[in-house]
Amino acid sequence: MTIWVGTSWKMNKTLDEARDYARGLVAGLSGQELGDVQPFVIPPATAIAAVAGILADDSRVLVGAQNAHWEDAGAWTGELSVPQVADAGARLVEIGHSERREHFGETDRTVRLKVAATLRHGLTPLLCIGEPGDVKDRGRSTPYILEQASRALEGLDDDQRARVLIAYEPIWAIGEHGRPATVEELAEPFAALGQEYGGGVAGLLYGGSVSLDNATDLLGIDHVDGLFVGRTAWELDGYLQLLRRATGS
Ligand SMILES: O=C(CO)COP(=O)(O)O
Repeated sequence: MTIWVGTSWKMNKTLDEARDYARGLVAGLSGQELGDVQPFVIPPATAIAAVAGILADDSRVLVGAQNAHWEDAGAWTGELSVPQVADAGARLVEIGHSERREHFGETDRTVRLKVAATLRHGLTPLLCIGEPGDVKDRGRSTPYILEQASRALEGLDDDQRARVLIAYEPIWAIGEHGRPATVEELAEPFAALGQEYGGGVAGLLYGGSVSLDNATDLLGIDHVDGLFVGRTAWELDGYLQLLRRATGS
């Protein structure tokens, strides 16, 4: 079974920094046995092509985009389409991250359209779901995320679903003000996701304050097929160390 370990750089890194990271990653992985671990890197759009060009030297690392529009082309100022990010070298498209839902008007409807567009063009959607802290406080995390996932995947057939990655990223666990979810807190949501989607999608990932301290424990949770990482992997050494944790090397 594939273990996905990837990072989104969010709105970080110049082209030079992105190239340095990508070159370092190729060098750092050279000769390293990855086993079932599938690395992926999601740079800002400005760096997708450069990073994909460098990582082509290690074809084991997938490159993604942090967002893409649902239409293929047209009058959508400031947006990028799935064919455009694919043209730049992206093979994954991250969709519905909570930062996009909160700040950029991403809704269940636009998320669903983007998942469908990504599949239509043969790329892998990385669908992000996650509940705010007040929903967790009311004990409603699991129904909330199941509803989000079901709305995003509405209308897909089994073959299409099988190509989707789902990342559960509780909003209260993400970023510098977030607190990492504990293994105990994640057991129930992942049991529910596993029951609903386990085996039916490409993988179920956890994201939110993943660190070198908690990565191994998080990967040990039932139905967790991988980790989606921000800050800990923005420095290359952190990402390489996470990959080593995942491969057990
Ligand atoms: O949002 C995330 C990945 O998409 C997680 O970010 P952090 O790992 O920095 O909490």
